[in-house]
This record gives sequence, structure tokens and C-alpha cells, in this order.
Amino acid sequence: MRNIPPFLREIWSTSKPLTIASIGIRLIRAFLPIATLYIGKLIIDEAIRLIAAGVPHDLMDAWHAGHLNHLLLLLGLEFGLAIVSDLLGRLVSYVDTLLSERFTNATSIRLMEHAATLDLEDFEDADLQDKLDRARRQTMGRMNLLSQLFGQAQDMITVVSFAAGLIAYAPWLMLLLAIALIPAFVGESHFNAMNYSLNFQWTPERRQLEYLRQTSASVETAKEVKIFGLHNFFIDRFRELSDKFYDANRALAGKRAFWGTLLSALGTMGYYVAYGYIAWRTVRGDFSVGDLTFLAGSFRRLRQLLESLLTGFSQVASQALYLDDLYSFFEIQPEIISKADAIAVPKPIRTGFVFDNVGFRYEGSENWALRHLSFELHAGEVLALVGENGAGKTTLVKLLARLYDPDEGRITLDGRDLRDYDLDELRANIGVIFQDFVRYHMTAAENIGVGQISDMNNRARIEDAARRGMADEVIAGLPKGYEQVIGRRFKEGMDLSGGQWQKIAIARAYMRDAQVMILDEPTAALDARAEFEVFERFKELSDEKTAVLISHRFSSVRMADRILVLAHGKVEASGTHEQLMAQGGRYAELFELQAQGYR
Ligand SMILES: Nc1ncnc2c1ncn2[C@@H]1O[C@H](COP(=O)(O)OP(=O)(O)OP(=O)(O)O)[C@@H](O)[C@H]1O
Repeated sequence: MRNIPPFLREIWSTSKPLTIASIGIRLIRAFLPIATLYIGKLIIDEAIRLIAAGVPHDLMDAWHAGHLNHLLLLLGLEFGLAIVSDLLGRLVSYVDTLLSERFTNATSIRLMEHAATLDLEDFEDADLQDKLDRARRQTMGRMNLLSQLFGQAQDMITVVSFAAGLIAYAPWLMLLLAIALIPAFVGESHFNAMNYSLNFQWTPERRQLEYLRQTSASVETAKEVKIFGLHNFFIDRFRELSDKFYDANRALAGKRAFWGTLLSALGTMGYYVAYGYIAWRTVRGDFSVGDLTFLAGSFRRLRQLLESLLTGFSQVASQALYLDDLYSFFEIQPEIISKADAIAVPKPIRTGFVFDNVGFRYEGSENWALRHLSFELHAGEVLALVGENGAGKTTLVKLLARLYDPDEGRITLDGRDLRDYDLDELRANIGVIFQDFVRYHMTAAENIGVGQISDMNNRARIEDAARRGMADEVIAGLPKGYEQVIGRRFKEGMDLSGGQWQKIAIARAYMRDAQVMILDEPTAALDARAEFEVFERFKELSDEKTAVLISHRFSSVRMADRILVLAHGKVEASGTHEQLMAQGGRYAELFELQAQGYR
């Protein structure tokens, strides 16, 4: 229940007028049932009075004699209340729909905003992904919590109004009714908690189900799934897992139905005991027939209301339990942040970066991805990183861009620890294209423009970046040129070849025009000539820049000013191509291996 106040605060801040409207209308509606019922009682009493008074049998005669005036007035009132009640009901659901929609959107945006502040490491954590998944579901599922919560408040006021009326007639019957409903309430709460814990426990499996559903049928996977005939493999896995989930759900739903029926029968019994008692008092002459209908009606409504209020409470409680996921997601704080007194990145960078005995281990991993790593990246040089798969090249780049902080040693830029610099500035000064760069299913211009989002609308700059990255030829071949949506996901989209995508990504790096440029193997799919040209241009164009290249093609690597050979997370050798060849170590061996393949 502690989640309810912040939830209400958020609703309030989503839209004050809508919240006021929703509460105001409900307040009026809360008193309509008792008013309707009471007027009903007056109508019956009036009818009985008229019978006793002996009114003329002809309707017109009775009308003209004015006998029916009071009855008609009461009927008119009852009719008016019915219309108002219906109107307000529709109005409140309209207001709630608007409010819920705005609340859901606002929460989704908050979720995205918060996710944007988190560390890369957080995203790689399966627990966080589970949490994020549950939090996302919350934003969708919490729409009705709002109506339910406000509805509860409305029902509560109605109950008080009925109870006030009933207490005047028979106070202890009220008590009986309340006590009879307690078992049902306890049962409901118990099963709601069980349901939550079931859903909670099954989050990893649910994410797997989602993954299987996606992987078995998506643009990205369709090719391979078809060629390898994987449909049944995925379907069987899905079926197996979903059956297990179904069984667990069914068992719980069964128990819930059984106990729910039994416990609510107790509440019903309470109602009939009360009904019998009122009937008896009417027979004895303590109550009028109008009183009987009013009391019986009040009791029936009160029982329904109390029951729905109590089960509603436990439902609200269970939904609020789910809010925990949302709020606990918001509580995750990033560790990689700017210090309060962060300094600006030097322009231009004077000496460069120094890795001083750096060690880094991925969260949850036993092995060091990098250890005792020391080297310098001089300002203005083009440094190539080579090494076998898993040697730590990409990890090094991620540390340079402060996507992670080292666990041991330190990295400095112009003599100051990287952590001293403003994080946003640092990232703004480093342009990295990773091997698994993102293919945005947007227009070609936007795909390049995201490299420098502030210049997204600067077409001249985008075209210039495209030229440098050799993406201009690719774009010239697209039917709508820069405005062509690329990728297969959307209807108007047009897919590109792997190498063409890479050219677009490289153009994105040029768009950034950062002091430090890093290409982490985004050229693997380029043909030999294209990669050669890309690197040659890269060297030319990064005249004033510090650059890092990662490639497994030695023909490209040899163009760098200096080459760093990484093995098992350490620098094994460094030097120019000629120096390394002369040393005859791993570099010479790998180079020869590749060269032989071409002879
Ligand atoms: N997100 C991650 N979580 C855990 N371990 C990781 C992660 N990314 C990489 N590793 C591990 O860290 C080590 C270094 O990986 P890295 O990606 O830096 O290698 P690389 O030299 O870039 O390899 P490649 O040439 O294949 O791209 C590897 O042993 C890898 O298994």
C-alpha cells in the first residue's frame, strides 16, 4: 500500500484538471444510489397511501383531482436521477480514459528517460532486463488501477451513505454483514499475493517465451530459421515452456475458484440472515412496506458494495504490489556519472590517453577481459588494434568511451583521470562505431544524422559525412535518396546489403566530427577495395584527430601509425608494421598467415 501515495501523486501531476474532474464526478455519483433507493421507498409508501385513501379508478379523473401530483413528482425525480447517473457514468469513464492514457504515456516516457541514464553494465544484467520487462508491463497494466482506486473511493462513500441509513434502522445488522465478509477478503488477498509471486518467479521464463516468439518469426531471423528449418524447434520449446506456465497458473486459478466460492457463500449467508430479520420486523409492523424495500435494497446493495470493495481492496493491493517493479526500476542508479566538479575535455587534446595498468572484469565473470594493460594513445595518431577473437579490443574501446570504468589501474586523458571529465562532454568528443552498430529503421538521412543529433536537420553536413564515409553512392541508388526509409521493418523500408549498411554507419562516425574517432571493425562486410579506401580516407580525414582502428584485415591495419597487438587482455607488442614484422612475433605470424591465403 506504500506505493499508492506516490502513484496518486503521479496521477495528480499528470493532469490536475482531469484528476479533479474524475474525483468530483465520482463524489456526486457516490450519493446517487442511496438517493435513488430512498425515492423508491417514498414512491412505494405513496402508492400504498393512495390505495388506502381510495383514489378514483380512472387515470384522468385521478390526475385532474390532483391525487397523483406527489407520486408524479417522485417518479420524475427518480427518472432524473437515472438520467444523471447514466450521464455521469459515461463522463467519468471518458475522463478516466483520458487520464489513464496520459498517465501511461507519461510513465513510459519516464521509463525511457530513466533507462537512458543507466550504465551499459546495467543493461547487460539479466536481472535488470527482467525488471525492465516487468516495469514495461506495469505501465500498460496500471491503467485500470487508476479507475479501480477512484472507484473504490466512490464505493466507500456510497457504503457510508447506505450504512448511515441502515444504522438508523438496525445497527447490529451492519456488523453482521461486515464480519461475514472478512473471510472472503482474506482469501482474495492471499490469492492475489500468490498470483503476484507466481508472475514474479516466472519473469525469466516469460522473457524467454517472448524471445522465442520473436526469434521464430521476425525479419531479422526469418532467413536463418527457414534455411535451418528451425520453426518446429522454436515452436516445441515455446510449447513446452508455455505449458509449464499454464499448469502453474491453472493450479492456482483452481484453488482460487474453490476457496473464493466457499468464502463468499459465508457473506451471502450473512445477507439472508439480515433479510429474514427485516422481513420479520415488517410483519410485526415495526417497518412500512416502503421501509422493507428500502432496507432490503440497501442491504443487497451494501453487501454487493462491501464485497466488491473488499475484493477491490485486495486487487488494488495486488496491483500496487506490481508497482513495486516500476518503482524499484526507477530506484536503480547509474554508477558511471560525472563528478560534481567535473572538468571540460581539453580542446584540442594535447598529449592523449594513457592506460595505466588497467584491469577490467565483466560483471559476473571470473575472467579478466583486460589485465595489466598499459599503453599510450597519443594525440593525433592513428592507432590500430589487432588480436585474436576475445583478446579484449572492443572492451578497451568501451573503457575509453567510459561505457565502463576500470576495476584496476586508471585511464588518463592529458594527465587527468577520465572520471574527472564531464561524461557527456567526453562522449561528445569520442565517435565510436562498433562492429554491432545499430541499423536504425529510419531514413538514410536520419541514419547518418544520429551521429550528431544536434545537426540532424543540417542536410549539408549529412551529405558531407555521407561523402566521406562513401555512403553517398549507396544513397544515390535509393529511390527516395536521403529520404528513403531503410531496413525491412516498415512498409516503405528498403533493405541494404551488409556492406552498404556499414558505409552508412561509417558516415555516421564522420557526422560526429569528434576529436577521437574509433572504428571497431565496422568494415568487416566491405569488399577489399572499399575497406582499403575507407581506411585510406580515414587516415587522411583524421589528420587533426586521434583515431583507433580495429580490423582483422592486415592490409588495412598496416596503414596505421602504430599497431598494438593485444593478447589475453594485455599488450603483447606494439610498433609500426615494419617494426612488428621485423620482431617476428604473433603479428608477423598472423600477417603471414593471411598473406599466404592470397598467394
Ligand atoms: N558483455 C560482456 N559480458 C561478459 N563478458 C564479455 C562481454 N563482452 C565481452 N566479454 C568477454 O570479454 C573478453 C574480451 O572481449 P572483447 O569483445 O573485448 O574481444 P575482442 O578482442 O573485441 O574480440 P573480437 O575480435 O571477437 O571482436 C572475451 O573473453 C569475451 O568473452
